[in-house]
Amino acid sequence: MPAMPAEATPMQTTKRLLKEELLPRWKLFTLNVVFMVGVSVFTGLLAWSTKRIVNDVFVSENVSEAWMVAALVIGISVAKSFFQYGNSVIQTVMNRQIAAHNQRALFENVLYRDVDFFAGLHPAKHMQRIMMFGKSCGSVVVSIANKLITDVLTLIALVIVMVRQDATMSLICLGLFPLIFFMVGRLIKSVRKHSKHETELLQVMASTGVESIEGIRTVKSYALEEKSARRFADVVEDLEKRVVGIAKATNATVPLMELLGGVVIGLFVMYASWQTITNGKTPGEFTAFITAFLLAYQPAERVSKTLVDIQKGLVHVTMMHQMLDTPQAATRSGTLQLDDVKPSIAFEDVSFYYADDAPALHNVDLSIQAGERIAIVGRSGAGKTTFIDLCQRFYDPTDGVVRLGGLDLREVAPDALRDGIALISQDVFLFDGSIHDNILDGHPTATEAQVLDAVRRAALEPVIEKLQGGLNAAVGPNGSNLSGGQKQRVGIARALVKQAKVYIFDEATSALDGENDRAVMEAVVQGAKDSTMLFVTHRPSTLEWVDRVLVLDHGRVVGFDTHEALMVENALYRSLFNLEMDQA
Ligand SMILES: Nc1ncnc2c1ncn2[C@@H]1O[C@H](COP(=O)(O)OP(=O)(O)OP(=O)(O)O)[C@@H](O)[C@H]1O
Repeated sequence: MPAMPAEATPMQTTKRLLKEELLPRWKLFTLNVVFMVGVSVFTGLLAWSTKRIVNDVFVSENVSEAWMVAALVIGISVAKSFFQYGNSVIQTVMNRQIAAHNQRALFENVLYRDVDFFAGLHPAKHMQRIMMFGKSCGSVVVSIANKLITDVLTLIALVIVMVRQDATMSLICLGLFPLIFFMVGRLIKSVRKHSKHETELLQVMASTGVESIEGIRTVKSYALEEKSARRFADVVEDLEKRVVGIAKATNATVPLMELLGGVVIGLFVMYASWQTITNGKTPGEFTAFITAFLLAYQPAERVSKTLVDIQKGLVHVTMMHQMLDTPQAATRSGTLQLDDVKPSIAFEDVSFYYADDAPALHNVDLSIQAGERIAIVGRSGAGKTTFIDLCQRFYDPTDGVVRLGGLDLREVAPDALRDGIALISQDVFLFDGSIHDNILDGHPTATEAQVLDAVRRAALEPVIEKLQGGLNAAVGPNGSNLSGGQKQRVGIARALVKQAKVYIFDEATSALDGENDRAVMEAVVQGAKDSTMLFVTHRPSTLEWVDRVLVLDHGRVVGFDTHEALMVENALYRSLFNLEMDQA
């Protein structure tokens, strides 16, 4: 698997995020700036207007002026609401756009990964990451480019009002800011630590839950409900601790700001009474100051909370960038097409290691002619799946070369390879849709006649006749409306309509009864005469349809001949075969 790039610092992640997400949306951002400036200017004006209310209306006891001042205050409030509304809408639009864009990018990134990327990680974990990382991306950008700027601009406007009313008191208030930033800095560190764990736990929670639901039949038949519930409860409990840890840190900003507010108001009352008595300041000036301070209080509180939230989101964004930067699958290289190639397969001294210890395939050297039907047999763990995975270039060999039609698979264009090879595995996966849609997935431009031919050859006709809706009957999520054998036949039809050069059947008829198995095998083998076919099988009945049998043992080829020859000369083959005969 390609190595993950090193983790970026929060500052590097922020810079990259703004460059990649904000810059391309500069028009939306510019409009956003207009609304942000509007919000802050009118909030400042609202604070300033209280000076006029007190001095021009109450102190002067001027009733006619009251109308003017009231109209002014209403006007300012309406304008402020308008800009606030626009600002909120843009926040949501930007947030969703960025989240959706990154969720799409991440999903695509995951789809194109090599198969080994998926080993050991539950699908629910992948989905959890995709949704969470994309969402965090949107909220971090909005927090920085909208929430933070709006609140800082509003604070500046209100500080201007404060300074204009009383510069000394304003300086005292501002002097308390370094203290807040120091304390917020400490909280940020704690949030970062908890966030990492929270992300991992959310993934574990999703996979633990989905695993039990997916395996509900096993859970019930082995009475594993209690064990499953306990495993889930453990993760939930652990998660709760982390969430509480984050909440403690995030919400610690609230009492911090409350304390600050209380201190300032207390100081201010003493200072204001002294100033009014000794220096003759007007009550209006003090009202404007205290209103500006109280109005500044909310955005200041939000700024500190937003700073902490940004850190939490940045943990996800950093992980997302790492994921996006991990080099794509090595198996995505190659440019050669397969159009005029005859599908012979050659393994030239191929070895393959999953890990450093024992090889899963050991010096495999053989060739299969175009159009040959080959069975691949061997004990469990012999290397059969690895062999067919290498044929499809799910992995590159550790040593040696795999060739299709004489071409090194590493030089063949990935799309040509996918078009040229059809895999029909034991666990057929069907998408939620009709049988017809699922068959068309094999060859989206197939004609109706080609679809019907595939249906006939896969012995699907009797199934379709019984289903309401026929070919258009819904298969349900992953074919849940069909039986195992019916699913396998839809899978076979989907592969047959593809008209591939190479067909790989991996226990593909295991769920079919003897009669249907025979019908399908006959139609499959006798159609597509030019295609090469590989059958991974434990079923002796498959052997009658093939030209040669490849016998693998501990990753080595221990026999590659006709069934008759192997029966005579190969003890392992005989034992496998006889064993199967006994079981059949
Ligand atoms: N993803 C993997 N990571 C590490 N080792 C693996 C992996 N897949 C298979 N192996 C190992 O490689 C060897 C060959 O496995 P492979 O799946 O090819 O055998 P198989 O013949 O298909 O077995 P079965 O008939 O049981 O499906 C085994 O020892 C197996 O444990």
